[in-house]
Amino acid sequence: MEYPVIIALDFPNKEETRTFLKKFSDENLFVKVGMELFYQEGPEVIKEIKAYGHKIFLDLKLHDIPNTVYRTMKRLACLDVDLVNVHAAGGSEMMKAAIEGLAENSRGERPKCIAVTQLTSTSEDQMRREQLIEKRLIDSVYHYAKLAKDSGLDGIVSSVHEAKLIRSIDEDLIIITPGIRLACDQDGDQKRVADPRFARLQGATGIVVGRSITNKKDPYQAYLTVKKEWELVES
Ligand SMILES: O=c1ccn([C@@H]2O[C@H](COP(=O)(O)O)[C@@H](O)[C@H]2O)c(=O)[nH]1
Repeated sequence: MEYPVIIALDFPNKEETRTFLKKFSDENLFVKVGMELFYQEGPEVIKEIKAYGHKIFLDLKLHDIPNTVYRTMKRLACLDVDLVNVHAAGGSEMMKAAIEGLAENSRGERPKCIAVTQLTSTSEDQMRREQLIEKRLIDSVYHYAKLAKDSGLDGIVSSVHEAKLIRSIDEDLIIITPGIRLACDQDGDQKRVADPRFARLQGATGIVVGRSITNKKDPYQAYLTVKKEWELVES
């Protein structure tokens, strides 16, 4: 499966989502549905987006006891999305349970499952103060990435800045990197950011882009700009 530019549909409801997607009439997109939209609209919005022919990353970042994650993944498997995720901090038992739940209930090929390492909104200083991890942030990300891979997950969510090191764990790991900004954009709450071109150079499999597209006057044009930057680099 191709994981190119994944657009984060961070909208409050299906009406705004529909209006946004209409601007991309003939494009086959890879979109990300996060907590905001899913908690408002539920599985119906997934059905609707699938009917438009788009691929879906359902970004609910599960982090709970193994039994709850197993049971929840059984439900998510029925939605027939392409990609789901968990927090690696939930531990290896939880990650194995996630894969088990997905595998048991998927109709065809099970959705790929990737693990969030350290959120791209986390700085090294914050990680040390608030999580009491006395390591470099890149070591923490590497540790979580290795744990996820050893637990049978298909890939990792990290910032672009850790992608190259994660790639050294396994050539085939899916590495999805949010925290993407164009030169003209503000970082906002994101702490570890990079542009699409650098993401490609660092070996990311795909990039997640939200506000750099969704907040623009012409989102379609912004999408084409991001895509061009991403595709200009030979992988
Ligand atoms: O570490 C992470 C994991 C997930 N995200 C999600 O990606 C988008 C990014 O949005 P922008 O507007 O491009 O900043 C958003 O939906 C996050 O929930 C992340 O940013 N970092």
